[in-house]
Amino acid sequence: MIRVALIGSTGYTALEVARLLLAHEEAELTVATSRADEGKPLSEIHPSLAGRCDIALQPFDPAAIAEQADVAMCCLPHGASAESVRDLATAGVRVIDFSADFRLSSVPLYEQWYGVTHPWPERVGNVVYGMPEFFGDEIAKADVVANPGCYPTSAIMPLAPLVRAGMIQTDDIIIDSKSGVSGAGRSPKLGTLYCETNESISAYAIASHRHGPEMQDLIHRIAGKPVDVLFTPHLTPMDRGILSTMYARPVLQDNDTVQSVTSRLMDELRKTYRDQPFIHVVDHLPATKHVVMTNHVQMTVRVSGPNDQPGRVIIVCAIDNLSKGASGAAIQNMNVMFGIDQMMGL
Ligand SMILES: NC(=O)C1=CN([C@@H]2O[C@H](COP(=O)(O)OP(=O)(O)OC[C@H]3O[C@@H](n4cnc5c(N)ncnc54)[C@H](OP(=O)(O)O)[C@@H]3O)[C@@H](O)[C@H]2O)C=CC1
Ligand SMILES: CC(=O)N[C@@H](CCC(=O)OP(=O)(O)O)C(=O)O
Repeated sequence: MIRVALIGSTGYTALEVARLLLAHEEAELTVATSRADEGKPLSEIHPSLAGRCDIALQPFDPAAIAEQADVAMCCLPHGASAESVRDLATAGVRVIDFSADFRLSSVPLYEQWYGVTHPWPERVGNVVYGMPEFFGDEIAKADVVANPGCYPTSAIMPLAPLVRAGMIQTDDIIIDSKSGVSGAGRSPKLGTLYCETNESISAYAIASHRHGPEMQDLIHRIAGKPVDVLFTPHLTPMDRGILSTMYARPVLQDNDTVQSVTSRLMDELRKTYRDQPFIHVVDHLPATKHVVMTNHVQMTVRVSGPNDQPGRVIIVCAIDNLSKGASGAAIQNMNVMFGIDQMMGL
């Protein structure tokens, strides 16, 4: 059995990892840490685990964790995570970091967007991005994996293959995303109170969300071309799920029609993800209801155009923020790191 430590186990992503591990045939939870709730059973913090996962919460002690676990899932906020990741990796534990602390390719880019000095700068740009669909071989060998951001997953998966194939223009990509409230985590905040979110949808962080640079950075790395994206996130009154609607201009060929562009882009996505069990290029319009509580991604393409003259490409992609956007992806990464079926437990 793969022994798993959960760091920051009182949050939402940690609960989702614990829930998924209950059904995993080759991995088990052996350690759960908390700063504030040391000594309590994990099931007291997450009552849905009662009678199924009652291990006692421990303080964060990398040397002790190294004795008890093969891999640590670090479910801490960005800024706070990097130091724990460094200490765990130094103690010999393989780490999957849920935060953004090792996702970007350079220290200046990280410090510009996260506003803190990185405690392990030599590893920034030197940690594999945990998207097995593109980086599986590196993940299999990695000591540290940077689990992808939730919004970036929904944007990178459809956009990167189309940019790589030269099928959409790179300078005018608009990403409009809606997230369930669990995306903001379990720590109480004014903006996620029931009366602030119920029966309401709101945009936030216009032209300034830290996931914009993550999307640009990763599409560049995967596609080999720089892109310019304009990203707007919205908070929606659902527990979980992300729907991203993306707009781009197609690179046209002679005599293109709406139908020919649509088919070419759908075929490219289908070819890219032919052997990827979690990624589905579908004919219908994806909805969060089609993917929540699963690690699956659904995407499709439409093309606008009066009189059959192709206008904008419109891409719709749905994921579960807590699953393929966080904990499901982490289990998939763990499976790849330990050489077992990537779908196990998912
Ligand atoms: N929610 C989502 O959909 C997604 C989240 N992520 C990322 O995953 C990570 C965890 O997210 P999520 O579970 O939602 O967050 P939560 O706020 O639900 O939980 C985070 C946990 O981290 C611990 N913690 C909080 N602050 C600190 C600190 N300063 N130092 C050490 N520990 C701290 C707390 O545990 P305690 O107080 O018990 O120590 C807390 O329970 C974050 O980096 C987030 O950005 C990524 C993708 C999607
Ligand atoms: C709805 C909501 O607030 N979502 C969070 C993003 C989710 C998240 O946890 O960010 P990472 O994927 O980078 O870890 C936000 O906008 O900051």
